[in-house]
Amino acid sequence: MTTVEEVRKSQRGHGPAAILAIGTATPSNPIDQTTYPDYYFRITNSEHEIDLKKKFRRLCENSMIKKRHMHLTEELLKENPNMSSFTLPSLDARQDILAVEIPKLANEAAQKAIKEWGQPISKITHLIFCSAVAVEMPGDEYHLINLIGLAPSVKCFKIHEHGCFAGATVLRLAKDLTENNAGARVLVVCAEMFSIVAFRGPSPNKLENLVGQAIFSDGAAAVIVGSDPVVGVERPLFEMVSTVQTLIPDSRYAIHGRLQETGFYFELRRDVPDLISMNIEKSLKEAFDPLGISDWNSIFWAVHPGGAAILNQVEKKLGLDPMKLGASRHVLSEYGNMLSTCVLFVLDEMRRVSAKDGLGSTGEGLDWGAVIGFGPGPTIDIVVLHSVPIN
Ligand SMILES: CC(=O)CC(=O)SCCNC(=O)CCNC(=O)[C@H](O)C(C)(C)COP(=O)(O)OP(=O)(O)OC[C@H]1O[C@@H](n2cnc3c(N)ncnc32)[C@H](O)[C@@H]1OP(=O)(O)O
Repeated sequence: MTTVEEVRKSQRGHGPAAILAIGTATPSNPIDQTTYPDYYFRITNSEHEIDLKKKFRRLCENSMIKKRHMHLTEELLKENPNMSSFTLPSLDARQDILAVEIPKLANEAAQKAIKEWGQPISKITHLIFCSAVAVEMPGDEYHLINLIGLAPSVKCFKIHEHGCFAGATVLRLAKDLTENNAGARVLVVCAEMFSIVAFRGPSPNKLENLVGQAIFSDGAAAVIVGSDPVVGVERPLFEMVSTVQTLIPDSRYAIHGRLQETGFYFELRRDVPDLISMNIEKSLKEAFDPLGISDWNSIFWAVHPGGAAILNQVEKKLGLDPMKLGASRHVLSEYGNMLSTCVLFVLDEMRRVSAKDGLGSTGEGLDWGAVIGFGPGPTIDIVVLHSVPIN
């Protein structure tokens, strides 16, 4: 007679979960950060706010962002003028756009990941869809199942309103799913459209809004995750080894967002970079003590590029060599802060540069590394990675 333990054993995967492919997508409308202050104050009819514009220009200059992508265009704003205001209701218009555009962008990223993976769609057993801007039920995940042609039996999870740390959360969930379900192949898709959900004009009393308008942007990223890759058929990029999640106490409103009639509103306290950098080492020790690793320059880093000040302070606090956060800085510079999708863009950048520069592994030639997400809570979410040799 078969025992429950025998059934459980046969249900589980053997090896560690691995990222098998990565795809990314951005809207086609690029924003040049040097000309954005003029553009932003003109399209929001705020040219008279001279001091505010000066401050915004400084924020943009110090952001270390060269370019961002937004679905929002001047034409779209003319059709929906309330989106330019700080106070007028605009939620219905925003949701109408998101309901159509988020699945499209998510599908573009998913198709690229599936193409790289190279396996039949019928092998995808689970879908994790993640967005801070999802608006319907069933919604984006339902559209994605149809757009991609996934089986109706695909097991679906929706991660909503986690903010930026969700880029690590979705990897953690995919790891647990694949390691506990033999043969599982999880399609993870993150899609964010800050420009549609949270664009608004400036307000003299709300400087944190200006910070958000200077750094946030739109993008989508997808990965395929599975354990026990089929040798010679599937090519792992990174193995996922362990995970740690920590809530920083007593700072609930440091990073805070709420959906309002006027769109999504972010509060970002000035001490966010301090909070993250002061608390990150405790989480890193929890993650890396079991591996006997304490030299932070001996690992590779895929840190959420939440803002220039955050990367600078993390680098300083941990004594990191200047190039250690190179992949995160590249994503910040070329794309801005695309919330949950960012760390997946960083992994994509890292494996590409590692291959291009002839380094020995997908993790800049090093063995061990980490994806580090952070966001509301404030929460620090870490996935410990092991790189894969590049042939
Ligand atoms: C959404 C999620 O879930 C997760 C996330 O990613 S949350 C986003 C996390 N990111 C942040 O919090 C941004 C962190 N900050 C930064 O990276 C940098 O401060 C920045 C790029 C925004 C600006 O660079 P900087 O060198 O600080 O510019 P600086 O010239 O000092 O600041 C310009 C002005 O903005 C103000 N300012 C900066 N951050 C502010 C904030 N959060 N709120 C209000 N004002 C702020 C400064 O005090 C300064 O004002 P004064 O002229 O009156 O002094």
